[in-house]
Amino acid sequence: MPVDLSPHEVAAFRRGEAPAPMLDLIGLMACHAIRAARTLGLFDALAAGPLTTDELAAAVGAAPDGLEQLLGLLRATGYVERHDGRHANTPATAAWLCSTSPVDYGRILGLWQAIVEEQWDGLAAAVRSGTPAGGFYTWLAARPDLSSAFHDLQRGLAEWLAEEVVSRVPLPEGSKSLLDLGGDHGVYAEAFCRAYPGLSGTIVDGAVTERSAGPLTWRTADLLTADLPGEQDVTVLFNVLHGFGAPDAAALVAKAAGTLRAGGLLVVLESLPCGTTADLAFGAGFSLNLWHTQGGALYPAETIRGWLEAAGCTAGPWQELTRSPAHALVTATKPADHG
Ligand SMILES: C[S@@+](CC[C@H](N)C(=O)[O-])C[C@H]1O[C@@H](n2cnc3c(N)ncnc32)[C@H](O)[C@@H]1O
Repeated sequence: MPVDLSPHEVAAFRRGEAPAPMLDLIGLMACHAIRAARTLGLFDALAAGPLTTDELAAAVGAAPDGLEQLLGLLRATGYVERHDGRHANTPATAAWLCSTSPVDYGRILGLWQAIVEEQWDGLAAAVRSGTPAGGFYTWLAARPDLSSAFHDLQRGLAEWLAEEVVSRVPLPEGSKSLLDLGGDHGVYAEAFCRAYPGLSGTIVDGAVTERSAGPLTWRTADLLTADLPGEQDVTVLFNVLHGFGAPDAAALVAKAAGTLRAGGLLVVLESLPCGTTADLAFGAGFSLNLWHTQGGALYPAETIRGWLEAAGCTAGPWQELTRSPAHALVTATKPADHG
């Protein structure tokens, strides 16, 4: 957690009287301290109750002097606290950094640390030339632990959002077929199939194993070059467009529209650059990462609407999700007389 600055300190940083990059340096140090703490099992050891340094050292198998230093930084950055000589997790740590936390943000932090440390190498050259490094999914596939963290993150987010997404997207009556482009885990397709008995889902994704389970079938293919099935009642593009450069994203929307029967629905779910100050700052970093590692970006809502309309669809209003205001969806209909 960022250090808790007094208004006087914030003003000094803002006026340039204190070096603002020092705050980012502290954040960088904190990231590494969290990684070390998690490798040691420190937060999980404290989850059972407050411990002295010696007790904690024995519990995690560490030398007390180094541990004391690590605890010093974790305390300064808001991850542990000390009362009467005993260390305890702060509420933020209990909520996000223990293996029993509802969301294990430490795993997400580890994934992002690796992305930034390895994939952002060459950022200046890419910005200078205007040519992103790309290769994100190849890089990811070669790192099984990070790949699991990435796909588990997608799955976890989908499990959190699927119920709301299904409730916001009424399917045409009698819908039988749903195509989930870049659908990975298939959680959204599964949620739609549960809500609409008689519906079957096909998930097309470059990083899946081909298989079938109940009403779902997974196909491995590149979205840009694959022959996709046609006459679909519903086709969804969830968190996919941001991974493509604008011309390819627009072409993918047109290709997705081409999979629909007349009157079918095309649904897009995306992160939009909006939300709290923290959401906006993260979104800016996420978008830079998308550009550099995939040639993509977080696109404005109106840009995506333009692609839907250029593909001959009639788009409804964007709906911001209550569960995650940084995500929004738009539903577009392929007119009965189109194509
Ligand atoms: C950010 S994930 C989103 C997964 C899922 N739709 C969701 O919302 O949870 C993007 C997915 O698109 C897939 N993908 C990206 N580029 C692709 C391509 N060119 N062809 C096929 N799949 C691709 C990735 O493998 C990944 O599973």
